[in-house]
Amino acid sequence: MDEPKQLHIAVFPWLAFGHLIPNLKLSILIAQRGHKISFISTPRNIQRLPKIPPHLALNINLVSFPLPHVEHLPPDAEATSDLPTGKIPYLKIAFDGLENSLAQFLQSSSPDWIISDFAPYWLPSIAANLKIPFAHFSIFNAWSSTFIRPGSIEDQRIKAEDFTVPPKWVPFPSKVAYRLYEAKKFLTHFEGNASGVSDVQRVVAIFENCVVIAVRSCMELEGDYINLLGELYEKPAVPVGILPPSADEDGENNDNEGWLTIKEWLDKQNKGTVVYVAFGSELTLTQDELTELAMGLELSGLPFFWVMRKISNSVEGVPLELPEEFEERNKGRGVVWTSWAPQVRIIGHESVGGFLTHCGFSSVSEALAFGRPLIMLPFALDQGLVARAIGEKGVGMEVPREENDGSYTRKSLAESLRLVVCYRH
Ligand SMILES: O=c1ccn([C@@H]2O[C@H](COP(=O)(O)OP(=O)(O)O[C@H]3O[C@H](CO)[C@@H](O)[C@H](O)[C@H]3O)[C@@H](O)[C@H]2O)c(=O)[nH]1
Repeated sequence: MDEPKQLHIAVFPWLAFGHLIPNLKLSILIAQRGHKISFISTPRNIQRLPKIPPHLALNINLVSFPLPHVEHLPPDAEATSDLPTGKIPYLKIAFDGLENSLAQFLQSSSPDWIISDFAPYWLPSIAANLKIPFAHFSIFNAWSSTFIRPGSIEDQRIKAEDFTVPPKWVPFPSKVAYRLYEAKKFLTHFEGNASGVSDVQRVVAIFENCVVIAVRSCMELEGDYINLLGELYEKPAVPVGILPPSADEDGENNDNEGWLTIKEWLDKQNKGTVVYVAFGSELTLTQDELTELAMGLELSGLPFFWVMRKISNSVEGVPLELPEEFEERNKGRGVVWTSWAPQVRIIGHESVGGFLTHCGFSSVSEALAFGRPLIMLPFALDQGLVARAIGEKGVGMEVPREENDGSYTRKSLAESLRLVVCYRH
């Protein structure tokens, strides 16, 4: 039999580690099959990526495009994790400024395929001009992608209430839906932002114009929704697997020193007792949310490891405060970690008994890969839907929230944590 042709594939992820890491993982899997990858990002992001296995280094070419200068964007900000949430639209402006660099690269290197993320709404016309087919790698699950109906962005009649029931535009096979306070937030992604193009416009442009949708998911988890996604956009929707991480693939350069300090603390805790708390790479809390979270952890009486990103611990530049003497009171029992954490290695440690998560899909899949139960506190984007769908599967429970504004209390948080972590003992 003939050897299959070696393909050259350009992979172009959005500038967020929740996207860069799974795109690199997919690139590694494709390279393992003998194909050649050009993985395109910015200089600082490339430096912070997990290491590529040495035997694949020749097959994966890391291509750096410096971001153009954009007003309001700090010069070293190249990923959403470098910014408070309110500044992310400026990162999108800088990202859109890569259009010419990407077009030139594609023209000169003529890849056989492009794998693109949701953000470059301008890519379809470049790909069409150069006659290069492009696939969309959706790191969002199919539950949430089927919620965005093609054409819904032009529909002025769309209301938050429409998202609180399973969508009417597809035969949605479950009761998974947003709560009203989540739906109101979700609708803001239909509105414009400083980048001039809403997130939904970006997603839909990519879904509508790609040749194939590759979903980071599997049929066992959401087969009906993956099929629905294909029907909705009238093209193949292919699950490529959840792409569970291995413990040495946690991004930001595998900071070993940090890990050794963390491991020393985790090693001292009893098996299955620690609550790992982390809300992904881009979420910003309000002061009330932060206070109730801190006090809930304290009230639970459980050991905790809390990744509290300093950068997002501020709303529009106003720093948030931990409750007075919180760290002193919880010394020894809890750790507040303010830099990038080696999440996958932490979740994999046997002392972790539960993961308090915002339900970013990477965090959820990492927890599932290590069999850690989830205590779910979704905030934005797809997170409410992920929480509901995971709740249906019975591997996590949601922290109860006020129905009208979505607020939560220290008491409800502490009770949920104890219910999940202590139930296992
Ligand atoms: O200190 C940190 C912080 C994050 N991570 C990693 O960064 C990723 C974070 O991804 P995710 O859990 O999905 O959260 P977000 O960064 O919030 O991801 C965005 O993208 C997700 C799709 O993956 C959506 O589900 C979320 O709603 C959206 O906020 C995970 O791999 C984490 O392991 C670390 O390793 N260390």
